[in-house]
Amino acid sequence: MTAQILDGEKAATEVKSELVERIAALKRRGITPGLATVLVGEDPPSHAYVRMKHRDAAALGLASVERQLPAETSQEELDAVIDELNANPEVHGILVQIPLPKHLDEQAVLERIDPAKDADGLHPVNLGRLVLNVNGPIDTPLPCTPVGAIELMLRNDIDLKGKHVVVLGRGITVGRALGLLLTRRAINATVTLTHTGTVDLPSHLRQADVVISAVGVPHLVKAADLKPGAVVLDVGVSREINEETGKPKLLGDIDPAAAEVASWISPNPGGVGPMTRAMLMSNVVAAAERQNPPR
Ligand SMILES: NC(=O)C1=CN([C@@H]2O[C@H](COP(=O)(O)OP(=O)(O)OC[C@H]3O[C@@H](n4cnc5c(N)ncnc54)[C@H](OP(=O)(O)O)[C@@H]3O)[C@@H](O)[C@H]2O)C=CC1
Ligand SMILES: Nc1nc(=O)c2c([nH]1)NC[C@@H]1CN(c3ccc(C(=O)N[C@@H](CCC(=O)O)C(=O)O)cc3)C=[N+]21
Repeated sequence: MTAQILDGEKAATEVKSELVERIAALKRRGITPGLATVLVGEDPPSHAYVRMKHRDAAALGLASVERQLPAETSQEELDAVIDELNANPEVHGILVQIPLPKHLDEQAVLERIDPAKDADGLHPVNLGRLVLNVNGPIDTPLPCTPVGAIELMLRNDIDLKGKHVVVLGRGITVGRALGLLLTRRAINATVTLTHTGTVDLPSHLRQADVVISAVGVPHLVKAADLKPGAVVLDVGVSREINEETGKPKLLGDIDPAAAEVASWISPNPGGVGPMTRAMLMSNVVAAAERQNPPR
C-alpha cells in the first residue's frame, strides 16, 4: 500500500478561491488588502520564498510592498522600516522574513510590528492570545505554516480528535505553535513536542497517529520508525547541491520510503509550503477586514 498524497497545491487553491469574494467586497468599499514583506540579506531561498508570496498576492489582486535591505542593515534602520509600514494605511499585513542576520534582534523586530498588521501571527500579543484561548474562536492572526499544516489535513477529511500527534522541532515559525493549535478544544489532539533534547525519538514516533516534522534535517524520519497507517507531514526543508548540474535539490525531513508505511503523506515540495502561502493571504485579507469594520 502506498500512502495517499496530501496535495498542498490543491488545498491552497481552495483556500485562495475562498478569499476571492471577500477581496472583491473589500474592493467595492475602496479597500485593496495590502501585504508588505521585509527581507534582510542575500539568502537566495529567502528571496525565492518572498517572490512566491508576492506572486500569490498579485494573482489575488492584493497590493504589495516589498522592502529589500542589505545584510548589514542596523537594528535602527530595520526598526524605521517597520515603523513606516505600521503607519502606511495601504499595508494591512506585514511579514519580516526570518531568520534575520545574526546581529539583528529577531524578537524585538517581531514585537515592533503593529499586532493588528502581523501577517505571520508571530507577534507576542497574537501568540499570547493563542496561548490563552483554548475554547473559543480566535479572530486574531495565527501562524501561517502550522495552520496550513492542520488545514491540509482537515481539508482531506483527516480527523484529529483524540489522535496522538508527534511534532518534531520547536522553532517559532512551525513546531512551537503546532502544539498550541492542535490542543485547542476544536481539534482536541494530544501532542508530543520533540526536539534535540528528546531521548529515543524513534520510540515516540512509533506511537504517533500523526507525525509532523519541522526540523530541516534531510530524511530524519525513517519508514521503520512509523506506525503503519500513520499520517505524515513533511515541513522541514534542506538543500543539497547536485554535483553535476550545480543546482540545489530540495530535501524534506521524511525519508521517501515512509510512503510505503503511511496512510497519508504530504510531498515536499507541493505539500505544506503552498498552504503556508495561502494562509498568509488569508491573514492579510482578514487583517484588512478587521482594520475596516463595516459601518
Ligand atoms: N514548508 C514551509 O512552509 C515551511 C518550512 N519551514 C522549514 O521548517 C523547518 C523548521 O523551521 P523553523 O521552525 O523556523 O526552524 P528552527 O531552526 O527554528 O527549528 C528547528 C527545530 O528542529 C529541532 N531539531 C534539530 N535537529 C533535530 C533532530 N535531529 N531531532 C529533533 N529535532 C531537531 C531543533 O531543536 P532545538 O530547539 O533543540 O535546537 C529546533 O527546535 C526548517 O527546515 C524550515 O526551512 C519553515 C517555515 C515554513
Ligand atoms: N516570517 C516568516 N514567515 C514564514 O512563513 C517564513 C519565514 N519567515 N522564513 C522562511 C520560512 C519558509 N517558508 C516557506 C514558505 C513557502 C514555501 C513554499 O511555498 N514552498 C513550495 C515551493 C518550494 C520550491 O520549489 O522552492 C513548496 O513547498 O511546494 C516554502 C517555505 C516560510 N517561512
